[in-house]
Amino acid sequence: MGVGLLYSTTTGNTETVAGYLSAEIGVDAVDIADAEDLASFDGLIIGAPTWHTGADSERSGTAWDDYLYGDLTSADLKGKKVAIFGLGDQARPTPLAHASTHAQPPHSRRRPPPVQAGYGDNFCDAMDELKSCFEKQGAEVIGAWSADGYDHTESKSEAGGTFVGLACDEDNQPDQSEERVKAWVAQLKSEGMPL
Ligand SMILES: Cc1cc2nc3c(=O)[nH]c(=O)nc-3n(C[C@H](O)[C@H](O)[C@H](O)COP(=O)(O)O)c2cc1C
Repeated sequence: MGVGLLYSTTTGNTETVAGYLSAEIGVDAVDIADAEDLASFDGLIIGAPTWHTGADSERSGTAWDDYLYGDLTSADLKGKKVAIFGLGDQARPTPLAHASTHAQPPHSRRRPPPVQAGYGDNFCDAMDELKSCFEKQGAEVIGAWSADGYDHTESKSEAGGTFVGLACDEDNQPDQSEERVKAWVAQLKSEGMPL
């Protein structure tokens, strides 16, 4: 069956990167909600965004959440090579700009300034959840990717300066995704993904 390219998305960014991968490897990208038996593929490339900030499980906030704890648990993926890509937003939380323009009460009564959303403490956390769920089914996860060139603070998907897969950030580094995909695909070939 060749390699399966599977993803999920809420606002389209993971689909964009799946599109870069599809063009590079000549395989159609399929939404995990429409996917058939994963065990029939010779290898898998799977991608997810992170939406449930700080969550231990169901971090993606997409159809992956049901799939990981449903259909996947009965799939035999022993020895199958699986590579993971993730979409996230590495921006650090920043105090809202207007907070400092208001008159401040005496220091002892000041509240911390309101903080604008930023996900740099949980950058691409869903990749790590995909890894552990697929490994439970016997898969061999390949495609670890250096965290050089990113500006996040923390990620459950990173250890010792290396992500478990390809991290992409269409919010802050959209012009880097295509080049990252090309380099990652070359790496996957060298690590034995049957492409
Ligand atoms: C409410 C909300 C929560 C988010 N939580 C995280 C997060 O915890 N970690 C992260 O890296 N990105 C987080 N993001 C950013 C998205 O993951 C990012 O925009 C991603 O590209 C979305 O992919 P999609 O368009 O495929 O759904 C969050 C975005 C929103 C709006």
